[in-house]
Amino acid sequence: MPRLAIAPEVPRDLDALDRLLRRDAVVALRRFLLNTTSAPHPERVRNTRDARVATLRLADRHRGVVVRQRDVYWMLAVLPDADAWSFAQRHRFSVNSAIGVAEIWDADALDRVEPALRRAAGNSEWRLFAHVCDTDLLGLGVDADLIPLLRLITTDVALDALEPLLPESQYAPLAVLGQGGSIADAWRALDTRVAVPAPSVDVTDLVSALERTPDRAVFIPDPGTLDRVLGAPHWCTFLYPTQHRLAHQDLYQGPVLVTGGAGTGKTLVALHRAGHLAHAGAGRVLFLTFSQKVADDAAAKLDLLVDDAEVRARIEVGNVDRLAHRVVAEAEGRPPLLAGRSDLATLWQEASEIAGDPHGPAFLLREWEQVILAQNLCTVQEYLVADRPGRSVGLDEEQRTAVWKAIEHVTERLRATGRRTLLQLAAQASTLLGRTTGDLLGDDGPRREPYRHIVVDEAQDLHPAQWRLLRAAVPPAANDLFIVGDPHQRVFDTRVALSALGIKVETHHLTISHRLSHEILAWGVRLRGGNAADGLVDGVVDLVGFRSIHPGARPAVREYASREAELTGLVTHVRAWLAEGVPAEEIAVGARTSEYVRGARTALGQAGISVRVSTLHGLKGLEFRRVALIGVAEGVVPAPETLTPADEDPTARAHDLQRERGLLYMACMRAAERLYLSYSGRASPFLPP
Ligand SMILES: Nc1ncnc2c1ncn2[C@@H]1O[C@H](COP(=O)(O)OP(=O)(O)OP(=O)(O)O)[C@@H](O)[C@H]1O
Repeated sequence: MPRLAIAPEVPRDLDALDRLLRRDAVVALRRFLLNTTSAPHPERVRNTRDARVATLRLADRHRGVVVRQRDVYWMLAVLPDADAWSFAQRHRFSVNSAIGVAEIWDADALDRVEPALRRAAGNSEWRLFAHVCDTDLLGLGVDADLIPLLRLITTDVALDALEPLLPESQYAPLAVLGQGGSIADAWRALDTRVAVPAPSVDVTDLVSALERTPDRAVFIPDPGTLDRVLGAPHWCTFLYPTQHRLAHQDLYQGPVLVTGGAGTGKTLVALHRAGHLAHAGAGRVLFLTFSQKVADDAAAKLDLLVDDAEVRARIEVGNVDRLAHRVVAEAEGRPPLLAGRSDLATLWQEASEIAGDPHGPAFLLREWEQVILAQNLCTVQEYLVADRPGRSVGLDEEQRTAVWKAIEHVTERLRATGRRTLLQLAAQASTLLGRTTGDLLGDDGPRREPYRHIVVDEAQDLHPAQWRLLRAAVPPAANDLFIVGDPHQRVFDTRVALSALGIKVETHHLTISHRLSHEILAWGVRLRGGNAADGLVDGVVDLVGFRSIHPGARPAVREYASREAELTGLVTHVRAWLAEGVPAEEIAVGARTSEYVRGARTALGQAGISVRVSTLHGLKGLEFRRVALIGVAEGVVPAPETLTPADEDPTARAHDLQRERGLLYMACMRAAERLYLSYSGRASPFLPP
């Protein structure tokens, strides 16, 4: 029985065919898998560079190009006859001797480039790789046939020009060496191409290499899998090597944290991890994300990713507030009541009157959330001796006692009315679980931790009380917590290192954005200021190495004379996008204030345009082809009412500004293809010049 593996181009090639041709090609592939008498058979192609290459006739004047080893056929493309033959003749295939992945070479193009490199080198004595000997190059898996060509290269520009012609596992270490990096640096770059580590490499064994190259080959055991792979989006089947390795590693000894910039695939890795754990079947998996909207999105993606209903049923998707709510409701036998926004505002106002100057409502709320709830301080004695990280205004004993009393007023009033805030609920839920939990994995009877694995997306915004809840909801054991997040996109005031909460993580980092174009990414990094960000990790995460691999249009920033003109400009832009054929659900409009949001909704509604319009916060965790942000003006972004006065607490103000900047950055980073920003009056001080 032949075995089929397909490259990511095959579903795309099939989708590009007309309907009947595609249908015939898929039928032929099914026959091939089932080895029926009418199945297409491999036909040799004359003058190939690789004797293993053949074609399969799949439909009228269309063929699949395959590389055959033993019973395995690796299909690379489905093309019209002439193109398929030419593809078969141009390419050769190898196994990387260092990391054992399969490589595809456009050998024809490399042959053609050689004279140009020779000419460019001219009489120059200088060679880019003069400092690296052949043995080191071979040790890094560089193909022996490539080395003579490399010896002609004089500049990194010439090396860059070769990039599209080289397998990534070849180019990655060479790019590092070309920039003067060490052999160790080159190894690190090569390591990003490893999805499945190879204990030893047999360069003649292409089949094993394909099993280690999941971004280039997926094995199709039966027609059912064929239909699923052909119908699913690319990310369901073909993770990039680092993404694959992180998601599919069988055993992590304890919690894992994956950080990475916007669009590096953290959510996809987290989804695949949840699927992997559910397949392993050791117990229930909770996939947690930020809001219900994002959770619904994640649930829909999991439905696509995990086709076995029994396995899918092991994964619950939700957000941390819902979890807290449920735990408390179960314990108390009825749903807890939540404190309303305006009640809270009144209570904090009353509290500030009790505390007296200079401790206004915002100061007290911060003190409660960031010091008292963050450290789970339950008595004034604990508070009197507690550290107050991130709070630059010192409080002596007398002031702390007054602040405690004022805050107690709020908590007492809430208690008296039977109401709680979401953070209180999280704190209470973790206490409830903590009381009843033990070792789920032990033999001594069932325990109360509701889950065996928790996967957390958008982790940068979780509060310590919520982390404590998560820690209590899963037993400390291998594969317990898998956490992904980006501290640069934090939009709330939670800057806690996981280690400070007793969650010791093994950390990994993703650097390549698959969503953003070069232009949007580079502009966004300038907006963010390129500074390192704290939170989640010990120390800081920086943006070094954060890069995109596809070009696009520069973000457009437009100034208008008035708000009305700005809204007219918005309508014109969105209408033009729709006219270009961008589906309405791929367009989002965002603004910092609900007033701007209402204005945009009305203006677009009157123009008969229905696209998503939300606050900047509402865009968190989502992705769109086109994003328009309006009201990016001074006095609006940053929102003045959210900033602590500098004379009250300069550190808190700096944090507020950073949070507001992070919010605008996060919103900009939702745009895969086009980003448009507008303002009237003066531009937001965050916009790069
Ligand atoms: N393996 C992949 N195959 C196809 N597309 C991918 C892959 N990895 C990432 N992408 C693209 O990049 C986008 C971003 O992925 P994802 O949402 O997982 O990133 P993220 O790191 O969670 O982003 P953010 O932090 O900005 O929310 C995906 O929607 C997809 O378009």
